Amino acid sequence: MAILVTGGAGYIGSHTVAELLQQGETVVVLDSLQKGHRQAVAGCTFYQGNILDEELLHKIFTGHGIEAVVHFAAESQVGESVQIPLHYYQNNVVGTYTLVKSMIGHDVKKIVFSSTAATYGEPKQIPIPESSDTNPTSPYGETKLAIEKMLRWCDQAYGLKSVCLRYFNAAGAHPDGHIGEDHTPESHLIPIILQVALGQREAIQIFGDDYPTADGTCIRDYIHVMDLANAHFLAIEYLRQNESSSICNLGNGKGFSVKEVIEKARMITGHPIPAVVSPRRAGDPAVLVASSKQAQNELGWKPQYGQLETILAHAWNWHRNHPRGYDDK
Ligand SMILES: NC(=O)c1ccc[n+]([C@@H]2O[C@H](COP(=O)([O-])OP(=O)(O)OC[C@H]3O[C@@H](n4cnc5c(N)ncnc54)[C@H](O)[C@@H]3O)[C@@H](O)[C@H]2O)c1
Ligand SMILES: O=c1ccn([C@@H]2O[C@H](COP(=O)(O)OP(=O)(O)O[C@H]3O[C@H](CO)[C@H](O)[C@H](O)[C@H]3O)[C@@H](O)[C@H]2O)c(=O)[nH]1
Repeated sequence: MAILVTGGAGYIGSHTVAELLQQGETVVVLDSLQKGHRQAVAGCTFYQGNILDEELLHKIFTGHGIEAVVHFAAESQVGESVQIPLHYYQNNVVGTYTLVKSMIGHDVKKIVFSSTAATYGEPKQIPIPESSDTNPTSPYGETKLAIEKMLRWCDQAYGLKSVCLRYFNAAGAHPDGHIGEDHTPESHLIPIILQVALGQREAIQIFGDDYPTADGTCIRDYIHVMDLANAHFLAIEYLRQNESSSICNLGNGKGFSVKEVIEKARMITGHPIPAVVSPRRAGDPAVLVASSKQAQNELGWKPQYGQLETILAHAWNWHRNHPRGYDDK
C-alpha cells in the first residue's frame, strides 16, 4: 500500500516525503508545481497535476493501492488571501472537496490534513489549546477551518478518518542539507532574514514594533520542518491504529519575538543583519504559541529539534549552500 502526498514538492511536503521514505513507506506525490520544485522529490512516483483534476485522481487511486492521503496542496499566504479570496476558496476548499470526494469514491478512508494556527485568529489564551475559539482573521484561515469542518462531517457520514495538524511557524531545513525552503516570492520571516545575511536584501523589515509584547514585536512559535514531517508519519500510524479522527496543534510551546529571531540569526550567521521598523502587516496576531500536549499524548509526538538555534542553523546551512534555492542545482 502507498501513501499519496499532495503538495509533496512544496516546502513541508518534500520534507515529509523524505521522512515517510525513511520510515519505509511507499509514496506517490501529486503536485502541480505551481509553487513546488520537482528537484525536491526523489525516491517515489511523481505526478505533475492538480487536485482539482478528477480524472487524474481517478487514475492515481486506481493505479496505486493508496492507503492514506497526506494533503499539503494549498495556497497559503495570509496577505495574498485577503486580496484574492475566491482563488483561495477555489484551490483550497474546492480542491480539497474534489480530493475527498475521489477518496470516498475509491474507498480511501484516511487523511492527514495541513491545517494552521491561522484558524484561531486572535487567541484569548496562550499557549493555545485545540479547544480555543476559532475566529480566523483571513480568508486563508477561513478556508482551512472550512476544510476541517468538512472533514468532521465526512467522518460522520462516510467514516473518513482525519488528523488535522494545525502547524504554527514552520522553519528550518533537512539536517543533511539536501532540501530546504524555497518560496517565490518569499514571505516568511526566517528565510527573508537569511537573504539579508546572504547580501540579497539590504535589510529585514520588522512589521510593527507597537504590539503588546515585551519588545513590541510579534511573537511566534517556530517549529522545525522535520519535527512537522515526523508528526505526519505518527498521524498515519494513529489512523492505522485508531478508528477516530483528531485535531492537533504542532509547535514547541515557546514564543520568540521578531527582534529575538533577528538577534539569534545575527549570532548564527555572523552578519549584522540590518533591520528597519515598518508598519504592521494586516492580519498579524500579536502572539501565537501552541500547546502541543494533544499531539504528544495522542500521536506520541516529541519534537527533536526544539531549539531556535538549531532551526536557524539548519535553515542557514540550506540557504548558504543554495543561495538561489533549487535553481542552483
Ligand atoms: N509554511 C508554514 O509555516 C505553514 C504553516 C501552517 C500551515 N501550512 C500549510 O502547510 C501546507 C504546506 O505549506 P508549505 O509552506 O510547504 O507550502 P508550499 O507552497 O511550499 O507547498 C504547497 C505545494 O502544493 C502545491 N499545490 C498548490 N495547489 C495545488 C493544487 N491545486 N494541486 C496540486 N498541487 C498544488 C504547490 O505547487 C506546492 O508544491 C499548506 O497547506 C499550508 O497551508 C504551512
Ligand atoms: O519580512 C518580514 C516577514 C515577517 N515578519 C513578521 O514575522 C512574523 C512571522 O511571519 P511569517 O510570515 O514568517 O509567518 P506567519 O506567522 O505570518 O504565518 C505562518 O503561520 C501562520 C499561522 O500562524 C500561517 O499558517 C501561515 O501559513 C504561516 O506562513 C510575523 O509577526 C510577521 O509580521 C516581519 O516582521 N518581517
